[in-house]
Amino acid sequence: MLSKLIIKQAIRSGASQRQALLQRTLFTAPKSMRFMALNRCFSTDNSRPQQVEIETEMVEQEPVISHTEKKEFRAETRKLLDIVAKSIYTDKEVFVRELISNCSDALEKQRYSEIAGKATSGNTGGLFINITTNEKERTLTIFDSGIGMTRDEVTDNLGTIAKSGSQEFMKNLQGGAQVDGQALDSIIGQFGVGFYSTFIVADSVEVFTKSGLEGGAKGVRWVSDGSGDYEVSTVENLDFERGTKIVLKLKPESREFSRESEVEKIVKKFSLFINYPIKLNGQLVNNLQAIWYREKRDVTEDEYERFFEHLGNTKVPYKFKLHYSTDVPLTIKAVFYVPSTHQEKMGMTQETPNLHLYCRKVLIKEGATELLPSYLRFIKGVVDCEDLPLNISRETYQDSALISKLRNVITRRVLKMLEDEIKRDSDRYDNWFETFNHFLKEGLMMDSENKESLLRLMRYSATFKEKGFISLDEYVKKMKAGQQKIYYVTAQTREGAINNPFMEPFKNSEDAPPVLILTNNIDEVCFNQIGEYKGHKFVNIETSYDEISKDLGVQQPSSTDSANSLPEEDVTTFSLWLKSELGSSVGKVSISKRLKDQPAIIFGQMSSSMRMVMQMMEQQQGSTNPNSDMNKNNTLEINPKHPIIVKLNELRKKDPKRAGMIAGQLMDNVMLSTGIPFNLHDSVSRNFKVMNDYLNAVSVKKL
Ligand SMILES: Nc1ncnc2c1ncn2[C@@H]1O[C@H](COP(=O)(O)OP(=O)(O)OP(=O)(O)O)[C@@H](O)[C@H]1O
Repeated sequence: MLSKLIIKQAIRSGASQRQALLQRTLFTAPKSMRFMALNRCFSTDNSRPQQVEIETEMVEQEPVISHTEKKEFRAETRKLLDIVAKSIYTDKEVFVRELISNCSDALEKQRYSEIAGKATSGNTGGLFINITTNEKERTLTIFDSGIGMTRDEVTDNLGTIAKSGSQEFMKNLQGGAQVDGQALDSIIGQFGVGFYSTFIVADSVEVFTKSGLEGGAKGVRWVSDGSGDYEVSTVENLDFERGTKIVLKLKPESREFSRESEVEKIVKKFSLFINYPIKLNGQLVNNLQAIWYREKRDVTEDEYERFFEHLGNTKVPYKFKLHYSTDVPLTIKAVFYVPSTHQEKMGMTQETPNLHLYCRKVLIKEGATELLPSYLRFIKGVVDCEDLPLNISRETYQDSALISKLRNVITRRVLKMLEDEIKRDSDRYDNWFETFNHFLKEGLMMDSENKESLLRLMRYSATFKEKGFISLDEYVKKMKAGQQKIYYVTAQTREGAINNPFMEPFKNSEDAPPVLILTNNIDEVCFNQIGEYKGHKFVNIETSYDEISKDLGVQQPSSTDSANSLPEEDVTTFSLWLKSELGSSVGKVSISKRLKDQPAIIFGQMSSSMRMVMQMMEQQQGSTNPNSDMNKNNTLEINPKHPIIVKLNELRKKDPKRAGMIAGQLMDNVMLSTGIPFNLHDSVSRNFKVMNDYLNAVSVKKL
């Protein structure tokens, strides 16, 4: 079974059939091949016979096979050990993880055997792991009071590369009764190679062990320098009653592993959540529990908080959490936290992913970016996947399709958690949204698969709610009978939005459609990309009258007094004159059907906020005249009943030069009130001229 798995995994990871077979042979060699195998298979001679073209008549013949012999592969043990010890793992430090995992398995087997009545607890002082470092001697010793090994087991398990006693233990259990329902879940070892990682750092490895199952069995000593053979002997007077003690004489270049601080760091990194107490030179190292392995109801709030503190390295409490477990498509046990603040808020560096991948409580990958899309990088927590298709080094996994399934499941679940929080306490959610909205908006732009749930998480200001946010569903509920579109206005502040000249028709009537107020440019970018919500198109109110007229209903002009209106016969001439005065900044002048108090509005293909975004981008790219193309197709919509327009038309006839100056100033003011970027320098000097002119006119009159 294992061999088939290895072949499949090897082929999936890009190995050729031959290489795959080679790997299979490496890891499933029969017992008799202990410490030897595969010498020939490692031959680097890939040369093939040269092809010679010979003209010959092909006659089909049955091949004649004779002298068949069945042989076992041979391997050079030293090379094999070298490969196992040095090529599988990328980091030296993983040997600590491997040894602790073995201790944990041995303790777990002992626990199981005690519950099953196959062993007694004895006088060992409980189930624990003790690590001692000795810098002077350059040694690292690791002891566990677990099940230990008999002499035969030592030869079987430590004398056979790729033989996992732990897997065998699991297999035997599967047929038998399950005790406590947990023993099967907690065994870590599966490949039968981890132990040999000790030879990456050690010149010699000495194992003392005594089985807990064979009452009174003698102790066993196993020793090897990893060069191809080992010694086994019987020992008496061991200083422990049951368990296994492994002493590593470290290589000079690996002396750092005899330093307490270094070992502590590694234990905390990989093995902090191992079930059993780990003491390092007498001090307890792992005082946190793998709460994700426990039932929700058994975990106290204090434990959740402590775990979050550990993950986030912060005292700022988290906002929401989700304790989650499922068996489909993979067995996942997870705890997710949503923090209440983030670093990006202060314009500091990007949040670093803080979601860690574990397999049976052993760390596989810190900050595993593949588990969630990057817009959810603020999520902290742990995902433990028992049946993760790990590769042999436990540093990564094999099946990318499965990982992407896992990512989809987790993403959906995290988004659902946020939705649940809205149902639980919408004000609390809104408060959180204010700080974290840009992450979700980033998601809206990137994650089309989860667009619907992201849209449900969005919050906006709206004209019908003075304070606080509304959801898009709330907007839809407030829509007027027959209203087709969702209207929005963009501005820096709510006040700015309400005073936007385009708001005029939306403010003058009770029956006018509600308007969403967007104070963040990214919102409009999102709306442009999404296009609609529940069949209602998003429309910026800075648009032509035709686009909004249906939903606005019949608008009553403020005055019907034609004496105060632009004369019918002047409309065309005035419009043409205005257009020529304003030059390239206006493409068309039209007469407004919607304005009452404002003299004019301006709109184009791009809204004011999009122009701002474009201007910023162009400036960043070094453009010296960023607005050059954006104004070409602007429409200036003038209010024919506004006194400024009426009087400007009169002035045009008497004093076209002065009228031209006022027209320029009118245009600047219209751009300013809508928030459209314009040439401030030209505008200010024109403004001074107008002021000067006005002051002259006033003083002449007075005189
Ligand atoms: N401290 C220990 N106590 C008891 N048995 C042990 C101990 N360490 C190792 N063994 C035995 O030796 C076997 C081989 O260990 P090794 O670390 O090479 O592989 P593994 O743990 O089975 O698998 P993996 O390579 O996935 O870690 C184990 O399966 C176990 O039976």
